[in-house]
Amino acid sequence: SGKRLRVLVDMDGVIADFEGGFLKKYRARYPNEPYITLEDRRGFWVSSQYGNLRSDLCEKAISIWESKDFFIELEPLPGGVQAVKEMAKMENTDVFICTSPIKHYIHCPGEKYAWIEKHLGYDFLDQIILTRDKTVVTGDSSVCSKYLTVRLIYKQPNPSWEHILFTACHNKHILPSSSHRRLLSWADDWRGILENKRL
Ligand SMILES: Cc1cn([C@H]2C=C[C@@H](COP(=O)(O)O)O2)c(=O)[nH]c1=O
Repeated sequence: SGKRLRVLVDMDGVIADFEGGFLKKYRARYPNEPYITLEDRRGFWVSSQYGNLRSDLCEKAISIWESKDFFIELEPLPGGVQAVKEMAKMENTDVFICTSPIKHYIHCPGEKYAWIEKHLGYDFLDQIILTRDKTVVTGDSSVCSKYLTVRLIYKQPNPSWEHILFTACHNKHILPSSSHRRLLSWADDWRGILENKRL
């Protein structure tokens, strides 16, 4: 047991397969254009890496996740839904899905809500936080795949939560500082990390 924990779990790249869903739909829509394999992905921003490959590919990449059904059709990442359901049932533990919507708001927010109802159930709709700046959200742990130098990107340089880097194709080569916890996948010891936090 121990103290009450609030865990913020990201969506894209943590419980929903943004990268895999993107590559599949990009190749289907632009079959003759160059693409970047998941193994070759580097850096959080897909749009930047595609733009570096060829300048017009940046907006082609963006057009994929701005399209209808992109977010709702993302496959769950292995073990993510199960882990979140289990986490939410733990005593003294609150779980929120803390995710950043894109600014093209026609499809994304609604489809993120629909995805959560579809995979986590109707009651989980109470646990959704949409924000472009996660440092404004109070929590103990934040499981997110974006390797962020918080000071540079967000308003609040010292977020309340400890960032737990969730391994994704684009960040697995980063050697974060020894103090920066990393979850290799949902098969990794996420329970141990939370219990350690509770002490
Ligand atoms: C990879 C990538 C993602 N996005 C948008 C799409 C979904 C959100 C996910 O942000 P997160 O919640 O993972 O911090 O960022 C972009 O806007 N550009 C990109 O290159």
